[in-house]
Amino acid sequence: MKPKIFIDGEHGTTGLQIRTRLAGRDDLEVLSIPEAERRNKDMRADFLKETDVAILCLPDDASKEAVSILEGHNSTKIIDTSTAHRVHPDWAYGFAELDRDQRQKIADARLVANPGCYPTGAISLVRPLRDAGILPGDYPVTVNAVSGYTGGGKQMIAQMENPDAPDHIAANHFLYAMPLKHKHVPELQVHGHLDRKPIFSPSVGRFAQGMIVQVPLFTDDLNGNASMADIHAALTAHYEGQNIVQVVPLAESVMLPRLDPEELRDTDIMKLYVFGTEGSGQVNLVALLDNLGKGASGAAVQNLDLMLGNA
Ligand SMILES: NC(=O)C1=CN([C@@H]2O[C@H](COP(=O)(O)OP(=O)(O)OC[C@H]3O[C@@H](n4cnc5c(N)ncnc54)[C@H](OP(=O)(O)O)[C@@H]3O)[C@@H](O)[C@H]2O)C=CC1
Ligand SMILES: CC(=O)N[C@@H](CCC(=O)OP(=O)(O)O)C(=O)O
Repeated sequence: MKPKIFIDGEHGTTGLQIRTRLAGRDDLEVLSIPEAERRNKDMRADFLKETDVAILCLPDDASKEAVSILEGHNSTKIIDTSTAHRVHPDWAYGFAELDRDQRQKIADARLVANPGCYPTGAISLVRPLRDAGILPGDYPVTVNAVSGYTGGGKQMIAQMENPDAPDHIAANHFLYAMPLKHKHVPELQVHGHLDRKPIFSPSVGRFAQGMIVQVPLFTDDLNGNASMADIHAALTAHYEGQNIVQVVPLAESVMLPRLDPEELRDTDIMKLYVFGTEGSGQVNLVALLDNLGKGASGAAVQNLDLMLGNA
């Protein structure tokens, strides 16, 4: 029998993209709730209990509600794309490339928390350097980022695209989360293995999908005064043997006049760059991804395949 998949929130931004990715799959049976019934709790409960894997593409509160509906119903595995369970000890963190063991942890888990889009980029840069002993635990990490506006879901898409919306946003690029209390900070700190709370400053640009996440570092403050080449080598070693996270060769990144956040639009890969000038004492680590690809829906499908034993 084919495993049954139910995407709770399938008519939203992340859910739709997961549905598209699963559309051509004949090894799965995708259960679908009519759009008009998407908030019908009884109908959702029936689907949630009937399915083998539920992928929650809902706001945090609705995700928690779905999890409570499934309490004691252990035959349904859950992938939650919301922020609700990303630092919860009972949930496996759904970033398969986090370390050597994470892929297996996801494969064995019933409860998997899909990472946030920004943390996917930032953690992919800092965690290998923590594990390699290059980045001290108490380093004051800062993360600066720009996202495509689909990152804000249906509401932000309407604000950016519809000039008649009462809360229309006319800006081409804007900063937000200025109080430095963004919901991704705990996840960044816990899974980045950082002793200090990182400073996280996100922004949004007038493009639908794509993301640049930057982590600048002073190399004099790293263990052993690690060079650009050392940092690049540590990242390359960490991501060896898989093809979703790609570390761009130094010789290639040094030639780039600019970086386009939309470059990986509609793909599920992520590219990592080490920018700077060897010997200058500074590097800028950069992750490039599609916020809806490796940043959300692509990662959810990757986790689904691991949980079904397909990968
Ligand atoms: N967009 C992105 O790039 C990323 C999103 N995520 C996470 O994914 C989750 C979904 O986000 P996104 O797809 O962007 O959001 P959207 O607002 O685009 O979609 C959310 C969907 O959930 C539905 N919904 C809301 N409340 C309920 C409820 N109580 N019961 C049932 N359905 C409900 C909405 O219905 P309605 O149309 O009626 O509002 C909508 O269809 C969020 O937790 C977000 O943080 C994670 C990484 C990246
Ligand atoms: C542009 C934008 O608004 N981005 C969202 C983050 C993306 C998202 O909602 O997802 P997760 O928290 O589940 O990763 C935000 O900053 O809240």
